[in-house]
Amino acid sequence: MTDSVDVLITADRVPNYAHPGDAGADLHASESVVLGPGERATVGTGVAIALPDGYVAFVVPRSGLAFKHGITIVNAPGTVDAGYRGEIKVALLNTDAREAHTIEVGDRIAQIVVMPVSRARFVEVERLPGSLRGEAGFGSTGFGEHKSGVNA
Ligand SMILES: O=c1ccn([C@H]2C[C@H](O)[C@@H](COP(=O)(O)OP(=O)(O)OP(=O)(O)O)O2)c(=O)[nH]1
Ligand SMILES: [Mg+2]
Repeated sequence: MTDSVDVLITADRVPNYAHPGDAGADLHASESVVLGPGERATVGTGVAIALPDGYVAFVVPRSGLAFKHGITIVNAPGTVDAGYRGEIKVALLNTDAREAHTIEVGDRIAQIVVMPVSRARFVEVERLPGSLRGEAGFGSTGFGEHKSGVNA
């Protein structure tokens, strides 16, 4: 990864990038919780950050927990605003219909991705400029193999 940015942090455990080039740094649970089938719970991480202006941190699921145990994040991706100084929390959801899942203190429950972000100036106009897609959306290109388009 070529770029880096300083993010001030207070933490029980500082999030860790597992490999060079990883986009996500793992967040650890600061409390234990049992997630029954279909249950959700808000879990602390013991982490608070001060992002520089012009940055956002997204709280996103870990693929391993999702693939192996059906654990995801209700509001994925969670948005941490640059001005937020509270503890980052993770709204975990056990999507499995049969198996409970136990989160222990220290378990890696999610990851944060820090990104630059633009603030939009919303410029009101009478009519939007035309585009090739126009108003087509919501599956307008179909669901099978897609053969038309600029890369066809
Ligand atoms: O997964 C998340 C998502 C958000 N937050 C914190 C940081 C964020 O800055 C704040 C507010 O989040 P958001 O704006 O998504 O929630 P809201 O429901 O709009 O709350 P608010 O009215 O406080 O903006 O909550 C977390 O700790 N974890
Ligand atoms: Mg908000």
